Amino acid sequence: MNVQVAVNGYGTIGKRVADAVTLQPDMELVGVAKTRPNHEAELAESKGYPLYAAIEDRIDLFEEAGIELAGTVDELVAAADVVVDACPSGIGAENKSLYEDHDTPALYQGGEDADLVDTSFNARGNFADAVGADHVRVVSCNTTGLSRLLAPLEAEYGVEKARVTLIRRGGDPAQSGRGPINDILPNPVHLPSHHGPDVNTIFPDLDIDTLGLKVPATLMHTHSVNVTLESTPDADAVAELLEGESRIFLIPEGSDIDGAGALKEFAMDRGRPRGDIWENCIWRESVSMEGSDLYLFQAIHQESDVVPENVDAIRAVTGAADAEESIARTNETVGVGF
Ligand SMILES: NC(=O)C1=CN([C@@H]2O[C@H](COP(=O)(O)OP(=O)(O)OC[C@H]3O[C@@H](n4cnc5c(N)ncnc54)[C@H](O)[C@@H]3O)[C@@H](O)[C@H]2O)C=CC1
Ligand SMILES: O=C(OP(=O)(O)O)[C@H](O)COP(=O)(O)O
Repeated sequence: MNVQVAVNGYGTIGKRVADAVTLQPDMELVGVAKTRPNHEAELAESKGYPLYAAIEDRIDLFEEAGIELAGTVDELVAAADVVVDACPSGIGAENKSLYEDHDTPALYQGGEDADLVDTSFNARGNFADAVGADHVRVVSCNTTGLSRLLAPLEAEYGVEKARVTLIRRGGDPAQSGRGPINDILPNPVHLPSHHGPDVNTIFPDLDIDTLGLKVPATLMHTHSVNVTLESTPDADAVAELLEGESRIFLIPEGSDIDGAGALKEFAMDRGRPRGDIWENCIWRESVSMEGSDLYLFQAIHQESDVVPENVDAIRAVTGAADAEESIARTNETVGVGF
């Protein structure tokens, strides 16, 4: 029988993961849980996703809005083999006991603390660590992007030290209340930002320092990367290695893609749902070697790069496939790769 998947928290990440689950030949979406009957609840209903009330006291609100409910989140979890918790940061931790009560394995997102779970997860980095685990955290968009990049570099050349400055979007496009709106904020102002330690939840021995900023942009994050390698390949060899990674897109020279705006346009022109870009986007022209130092710029679509990772994490916890099989199946069904 196909794996029965529930999604608790149907927002930016949850709605994308739900759609990706419906594309999997070995999974079924049991339903999604929402706290209130907003436009996203209507979307779930129009897609035919059974909708469950995340908060029992609010059932009446759905009835008043004319949105039919299939039950409560408790019933949703009871019917699922795996829950993907895509609630706002911190709520996943509050939900943990619900999943434990039902003995249902759960995936959490990057906003939760690493110590909430048995293991953090990145498909390219440490798929095997999550096999059979009960509580797994799919690392944040930024850490996902860094892990995908560092995994092949470490395997092929060895990483002596990575130094990354993360220029982070202030909020997602629909988050009108976030900022900054006219500033460039060191955020966090202290070193390291949480991203380096987060990468170490995937690669415990990797030496990495990270600095973060927030800027008035909503489309994507941008990473300025310097990795001191343990060998001295030339830039073409590194580019070729990265080109061979299924979740890395090397932006070709001469494509006129100069930033996140053009990348989003590119994705929309190619019919990507919601203009999503599941891949790390690395400017080929930026891939440079100075001795053993690699430099490059990559852009990360925060709303979507973790989506294929969640699908793979479902297969890891259920033992349904190994990393290679799962990544290939997810890529093919979702459409990863330009
Ligand atoms: N948006 C992003 O760029 C990324 C977010 N993440 C992480 O994913 C998680 C979710 O973030 P987003 O999808 O952006 O948040 P979001 O706010 O867009 O969506 C969260 C959804 O959960 C719902 N919700 C709130 N309380 C709930 C409850 N008790 N039960 C069920 N649903 C509840 C909200 O109404 C909303 O629909 C966070 O941990 C975040 O750090 C990870 C990567 C990127
Ligand atoms: O986890 C993210 O970024 P982060 O890795 O910089 O914390 C996502 O972009 C969500 O960030 P947010 O918690 O600032 O919305």
